[in-house]
Amino acid sequence: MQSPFLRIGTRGSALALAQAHEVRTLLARAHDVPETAIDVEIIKTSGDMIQDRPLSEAGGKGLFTKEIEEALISGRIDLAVHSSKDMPTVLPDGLGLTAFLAREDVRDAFIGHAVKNLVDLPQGAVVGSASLRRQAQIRRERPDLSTVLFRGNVPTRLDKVRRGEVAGTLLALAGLKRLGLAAEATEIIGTERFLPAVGQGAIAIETRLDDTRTRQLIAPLNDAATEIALRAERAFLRVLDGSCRTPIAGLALVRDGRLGFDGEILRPDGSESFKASRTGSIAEAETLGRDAGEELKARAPAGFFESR
Ligand SMILES: NCc1[nH]cc(CCC(=O)O)c1CC(=O)O
Repeated sequence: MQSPFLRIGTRGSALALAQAHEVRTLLARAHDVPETAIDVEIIKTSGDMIQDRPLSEAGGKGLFTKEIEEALISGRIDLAVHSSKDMPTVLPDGLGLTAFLAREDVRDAFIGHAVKNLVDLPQGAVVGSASLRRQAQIRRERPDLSTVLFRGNVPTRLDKVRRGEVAGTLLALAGLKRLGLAAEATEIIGTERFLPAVGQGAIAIETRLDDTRTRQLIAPLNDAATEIALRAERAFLRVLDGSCRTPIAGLALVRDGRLGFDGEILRPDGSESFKASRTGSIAEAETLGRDAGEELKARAPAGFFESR
């Protein structure tokens, strides 16, 4: 056996580590090697260091992946484990998302300080969120609420709610589950109310495209339905990506061999939103997502993608 058998690169947050360790466990099991034969290397990214402003202003999604992708390209690691949600739609030359683990729950959860449900918050209450999408969806439902920028990792955000620094926050249920913190959720919000971010709940494995050995070792971890859904969602996002200040949501579901996709764009203050839906065969996944994106681009009023 090659030593180490594989080298995984990951960010160092509790959530990122939980995901990397899950991948390590699955790989060890699939290939009957001890977990200790698979290295987990923590790589600090620019996104981890910028805490004082929204990432959309600091340069967007790539901030969580740049240094990890450099380690992949240089050959220091064999695979990178990411939250699909944090992945840019265009990857550096020579890299690709080789596998997606079976998706966790895609829904958002509300974590309230004094009330359990978003609708029960008092008039004018302050909700913390770092996500433009969630801020817009919150304000669509409750225009009276205000939202504040909320960065930091999941446990830090939960602490802020516990101390009452904000009346509540929204987090991905998937992340809470992976951290063993699902019991912190006081309300689970249906996707018809809060359509999730593209990729939410799905762990992606990135490799060098020419690294046949690693790609073959990773292959058994891939979940076909998740991969197809992600293909549609990422094609949708790619069409709209130029506008990184626009709140965007998208979710594809595979059922009985067919794919259903919903995509949504919102004004940051939630005052206006547009939704597009498609259903079709799984072979058309990318086309369905791209089509929905083109439809929204065409339907959005002039200036929509520049509104703040
Ligand atoms: N942007 C941070 C991030 N990236 C992935 C998740 C959650 C896990 C997932 O969606 O897979 C989170 C935290 C959150 O949104 O609550």
